[in-house]
Amino acid sequence: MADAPRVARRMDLNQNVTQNVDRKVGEGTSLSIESNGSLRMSNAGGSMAMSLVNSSVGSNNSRTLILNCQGNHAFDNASVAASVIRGGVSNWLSGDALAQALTDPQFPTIGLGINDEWTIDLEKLTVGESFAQGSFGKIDTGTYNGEDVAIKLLERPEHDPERADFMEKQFQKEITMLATLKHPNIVRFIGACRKSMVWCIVTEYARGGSVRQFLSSRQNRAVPLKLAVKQALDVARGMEYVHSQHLIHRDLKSDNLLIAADKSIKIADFGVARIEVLNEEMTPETGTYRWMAPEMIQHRPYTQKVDVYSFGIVLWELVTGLLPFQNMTAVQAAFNVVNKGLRPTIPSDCLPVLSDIITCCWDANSDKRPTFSEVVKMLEAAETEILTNIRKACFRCCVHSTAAT
Ligand SMILES: Nc1ncnc2c1ncn2[C@@H]1O[C@H](COP(=O)(O)OP(=O)(O)OP(=O)(O)O)[C@@H](O)[C@H]1O
Repeated sequence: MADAPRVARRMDLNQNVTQNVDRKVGEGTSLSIESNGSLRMSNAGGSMAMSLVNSSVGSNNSRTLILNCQGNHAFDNASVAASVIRGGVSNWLSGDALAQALTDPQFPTIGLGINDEWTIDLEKLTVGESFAQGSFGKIDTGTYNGEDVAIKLLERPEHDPERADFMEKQFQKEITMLATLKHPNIVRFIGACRKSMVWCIVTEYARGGSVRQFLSSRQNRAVPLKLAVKQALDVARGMEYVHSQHLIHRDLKSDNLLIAADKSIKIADFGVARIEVLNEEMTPETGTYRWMAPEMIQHRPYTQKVDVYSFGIVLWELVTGLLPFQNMTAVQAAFNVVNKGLRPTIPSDCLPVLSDIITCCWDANSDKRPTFSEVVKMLEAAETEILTNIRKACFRCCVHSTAAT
């Protein structure tokens, strides 16, 4: 892949420019604010470094930014235009052709390596309609052995070995994680399949869609408290289990929380999860800024506590029904989280026990954030308090109506 030309541009870091940069890179691209105040964005195919000449990001003055793009810039490369890129998908094959390539017996199945026992029997699989788009491919409904399933289809970018290699690693990682994790609040892995042109991951189908879709459909109305706490408890229990396996999810957000037919929450998208390595500086090649802990945005060493931070944002979403930092672009949100300690506003009528959990989960100091085991206990106490209040309110209501008759 030929290197894109070096580009140096000078621009004002006012709101419009930040929005342009944000739109250009998209939420799927990773960003880090370095300790010297510079901003680094990268995706699977390249990176872009920006230095803040005047790094007083908090000031109202218009600031000057030098944008310095270098490396194998995915957006400038013709072969990438025809393949799947993180943050947007442009398929080499049409959706139908991809599904056909998967099920056509003339294309042989290649083993899954260490996860070979998870290879699905393609004769038991039927592929239905596409219903969602992920960063690396599309998601179809289908059935496997008669059970409703979600099929994540990934196309191997034929003419881009570097990208194919990257995607292959992500694919292997996701199936290894999914095969390891067995918990009622983790999306159930059914199997996977690898062919030369197409890969697929089959999981149970969560028919309620994602929590983000659920919140959007409620048009920004808060989730009833009892349900919000029940959903939060499901997530916290699932994450307690993920952490007990020494894993970090790294992209916990409402889009990755699915609602099953029985209304329970299933944590999904382990494509960027990884094994916890204590005290290692981990690269922030993942995550979504609105939910991302400051240490991860800043490319500092991080631990499992980044998931606790993201959980704090998710709990806030459930309590308010809103998208975090909705009047800001993702990049603006990241700047403000890091440089101004900004967090979403907790409504004044929020139950104190819940606002306490939210605030300690998104503490800037990761050591002060609770573990998920502690979060589960706090939420159980909140659930008891809410149920007691509901019972008391019902009792008062009954007494009043009896007295009135
Ligand atoms: N098993 C499932 N059941 C129902 N919906 C699903 C399932 N898996 C994924 N989805 C839907 O597809 C969307 C994208 O899936 P997923 O997050 O796995 O893809 P991705 O490529 O990893 O995307 P991203 O990295 O942007 O989160 C989810 O937000 C959800 O709405």
